[in-house]
Amino acid sequence: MSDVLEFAGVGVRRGGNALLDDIDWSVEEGERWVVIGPNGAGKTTLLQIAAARIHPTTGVAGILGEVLGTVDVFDLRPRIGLASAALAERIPPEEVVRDVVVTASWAVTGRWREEYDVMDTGRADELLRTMGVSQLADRRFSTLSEGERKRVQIARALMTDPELMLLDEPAAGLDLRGREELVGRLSVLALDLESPAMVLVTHHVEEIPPGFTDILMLREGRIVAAGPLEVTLTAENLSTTFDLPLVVEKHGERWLARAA
Ligand SMILES: Nc1ncnc2c1ncn2[C@@H]1O[C@H](COP(=O)(O)OP(=O)(O)OP(=O)(O)O)[C@@H](O)[C@H]1O
Repeated sequence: MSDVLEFAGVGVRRGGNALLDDIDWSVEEGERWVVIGPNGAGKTTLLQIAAARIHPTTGVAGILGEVLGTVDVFDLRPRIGLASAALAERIPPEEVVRDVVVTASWAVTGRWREEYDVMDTGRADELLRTMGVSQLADRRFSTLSEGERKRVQIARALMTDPELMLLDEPAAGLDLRGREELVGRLSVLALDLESPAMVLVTHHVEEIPPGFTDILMLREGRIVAAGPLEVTLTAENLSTTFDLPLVVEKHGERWLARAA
């Protein structure tokens, strides 16, 4: 299995409810996927499987050439960069920003961490620079604005040089300027051939960064449509996904949607 993600008939059930049902999905190297859908559609659940944080109830989830359930997830997780609100909530408020980034690698290197300290700190600083927040390296995480926190989380997710990058609603809670700056940064990452495969969860087509290639549209735990953005992100598919008549437009490299 050489795909980054290869899901076949994946389902997740909790308390008699199907959170995900019969998901067939494949993500190849170099692809950048958007996962879109309304509240409760199952997006975060899907990402949790891709992050090897939960197992499917049914079906087979292939991740980075391994089959979930037959592999030690502690070997798999360091190969995956994850930025999510749930993860951010676990960051101690007193933690200094540079450490928020660098500890992603300590989790991987474990007992070797003393030897890797200088290299790790250098890489953390470089990633903070890439995300445009190097001036915040010595600040406490709790003192950052929401937009600054999001960028630090993305730097952290990149710290281990992952083969797969998962971003759960990276623009949620940002003001217009913050959103646009983040979309710009993510676009630079998406267009960089050296970047890992990426999956970005969002509610809004306006948040799709240029350079993203494909879209998975989810509703009530099932796939409405999946494939290349240009042909899949249609008014019809988006209307079905959100159960509302919608108009979709593309302006330059950006997408817009509104009620029909
Ligand atoms: N442990 C659980 N037990 C029962 N239901 C659950 C559990 N976890 C999630 N759900 C339900 O599963 C559905 C999908 O949740 P999920 O968080 O994956 O959706 P989402 O698309 O990410 O939603 P949002 O856009 O609101 O973040 C929701 O209706 C949620 O209430």
